Amino acid sequence: MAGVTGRLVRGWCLRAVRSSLQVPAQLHMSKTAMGASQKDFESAVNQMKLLKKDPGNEVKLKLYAHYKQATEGPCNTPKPGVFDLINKAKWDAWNALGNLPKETARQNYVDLVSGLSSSSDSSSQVKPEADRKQAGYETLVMTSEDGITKIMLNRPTKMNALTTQMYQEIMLALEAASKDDSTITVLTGNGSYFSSGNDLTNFVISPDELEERARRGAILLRDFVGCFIDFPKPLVAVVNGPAVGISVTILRLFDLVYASDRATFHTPFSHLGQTPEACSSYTFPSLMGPAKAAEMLIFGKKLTAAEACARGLVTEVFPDSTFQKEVWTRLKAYSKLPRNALRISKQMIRNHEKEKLHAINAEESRILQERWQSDECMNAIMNFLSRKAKL
Ligand SMILES: CCCC/C=C/CC(=O)SCCNC(=O)CCNC(=O)[C@H](O)C(C)(C)COP(=O)(O)OP(=O)(O)OC[C@H]1O[C@@H](n2cnc3c(N)ncnc32)[C@H](O)[C@@H]1OP(=O)(O)O
Repeated sequence: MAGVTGRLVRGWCLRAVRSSLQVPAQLHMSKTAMGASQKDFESAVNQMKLLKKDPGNEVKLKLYAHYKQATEGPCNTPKPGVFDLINKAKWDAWNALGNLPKETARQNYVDLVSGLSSSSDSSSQVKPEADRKQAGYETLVMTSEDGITKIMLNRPTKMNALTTQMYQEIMLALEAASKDDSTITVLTGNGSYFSSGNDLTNFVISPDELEERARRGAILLRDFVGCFIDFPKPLVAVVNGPAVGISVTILRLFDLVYASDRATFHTPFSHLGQTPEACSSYTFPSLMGPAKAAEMLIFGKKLTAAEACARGLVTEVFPDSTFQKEVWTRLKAYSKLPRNALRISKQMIRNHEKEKLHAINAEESRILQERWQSDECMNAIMNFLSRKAKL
């Protein structure tokens, strides 16, 4: 079962890349003065079709981008819509190559494929356990087993603070999980924290970049939260330790939230000159009442796991010493339930609110775009970075 799940997860993007890597019939067989010849390039394209092991999303995006650049030149097609995640990631990768010359792109493509072929030649010794891990994520560990796809935030030395790359990888991981044959998807953290929220070094930029970075940050935030609003299968948060900021507000978009009794829940938005996100300006008051929501979202009160459970944000709290064992036993049992029934029931519960949540998400992102450019926010970030402030 685990093997089938793994193959399907890997098949998702590999198919997409392969179909975009068909060799056009009109390719000429000319040799360039420097770098890879057209023939080398074509044979690399053919080699890709025979590749047995999924090289991972990041490499596939690089291959796609260099193939397009080598055959069509700089990206000049319209940018896909924000919810067309796969095509948008592909477009972004191609567009990022700017005016890279076709010859260089061709050479890079050949080099990439040759690196992959040599590593796949030696892959026959890979242990089955490692085989369950999905390649291609730098900031996450993604595994699929026993009907459960697990996405684990993997920056333990930075308390799993969320970088731009991490938001993007989580979106790709959710997209893959939504299409694989697992029953349940889980998000958890590696190390002592679930997540310390947005990585505050995302804000380390020069003043002339601020407006553009705030604009891009708002789009990223809207897309990221949108993936959770639309996620079609039961989604479970396994909150292994403290959670801060967006890693708290996003929890209301999960179907189950299991927390260790070591976890705390903290949204210090005002301290950072910021405002609520992930639809929490609507979901928290409706969940716990406006007064309790204000305590968290306006005044930054930190809750224990038991308090978060009493307010309905957490489904159940477990002693830290038995947390992993109890939670995974429970989830493995749930993952054996009929998959389609779970999925349809989830959608019945969530569909009523979807449109409203997307509108709130867009508005919260717009307001944050302004906040990120404020002196209040900049001063708070500088204080954190110069360690004058700790939460
Ligand atoms: C585009 C979408 C935007 C969405 C917006 C979301 C809003 C939010 O999420 S607001 C919340 C932002 N998070 C914070 O304000 C937390 C800041 N971190 C802390 O206050 C503390 O680090 C901590 C209380 C989480 C942990 O303190 P502790 O003493 O145990 O450990 P540290 O030594 O501070 O941390 C270890 C290491 O990790 C770095 N780090 C931790 N959290 C963050 C973070 N959020 N951003 C950047 N870096 C973080 C910390 O700097 C340390 O790094 P060094 O070892 O290199 O010093």
